[in-house]
Amino acid sequence: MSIWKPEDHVPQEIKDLLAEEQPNYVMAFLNVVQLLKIQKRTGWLDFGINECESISDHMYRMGITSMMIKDPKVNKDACVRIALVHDLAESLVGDITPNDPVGKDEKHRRELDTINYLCDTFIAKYNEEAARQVLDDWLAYENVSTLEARYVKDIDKFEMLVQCFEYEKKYNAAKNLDQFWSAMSSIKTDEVKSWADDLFKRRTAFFKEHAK
Ligand SMILES: Nc1nc2c(ncn2[C@H]2C[C@H](O)[C@@H](COP(=O)(O)O)O2)c(=O)[nH]1
Ligand SMILES: [Mn+2]
Repeated sequence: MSIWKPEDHVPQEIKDLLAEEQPNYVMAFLNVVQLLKIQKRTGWLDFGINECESISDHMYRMGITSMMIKDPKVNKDACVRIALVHDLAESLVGDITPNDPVGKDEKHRRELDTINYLCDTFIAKYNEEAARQVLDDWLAYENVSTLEARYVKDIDKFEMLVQCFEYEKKYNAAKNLDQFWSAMSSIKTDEVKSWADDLFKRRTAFFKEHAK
């Protein structure tokens, strides 16, 4: 079986743009980013929530959430940047859930190859500094190597749980999305934990109400 490669998953239309005499790398890269706008989040599709958010919807709200952080030790602008690039590789890799047979190591390999490919083939061709910044921010998230990355990791889970509760309310408690709530234990920072604890209390009250 051939090894998964990012270049094999670039739409032909975008490949054609790159093959032009004077490619418009900004436009070609935005055509790649569009794939995040049109790909829905797999976790919700797995539960029959077909009119669900896209990958970029998720990253956008994480960026907004990052702006809310109160902790004065945190560089919020860096958090916003990390939020906006952390799932960028999913444009070509797709949105792989923790239950997917692909597995953690292969998912990481595909995403690392893809972020390097996107930075080298698109971003750096127009702005090398921007490519360096995107890669640095993506690697910080992947390795949780900074306080800002720690916060964005937490916000990734918190934003998903806010969305989960929104769907549970939308479907009037008819969808059992319990398995997503195991993500509560992955939230480590006190500030995001306080947001998540309140959210969970509200969710618990909602289901108690609906059990009557
Ligand atoms: N079925 C489940 N899917 C889950 C769970 N936790 C996360 N997910 C989904 C959410 C996304 O679609 C995808 C990965 O999200 P990232 O933001 O981490 O790329 O996996 C779960 O418990 N069950
Ligand atoms: Mn994410």
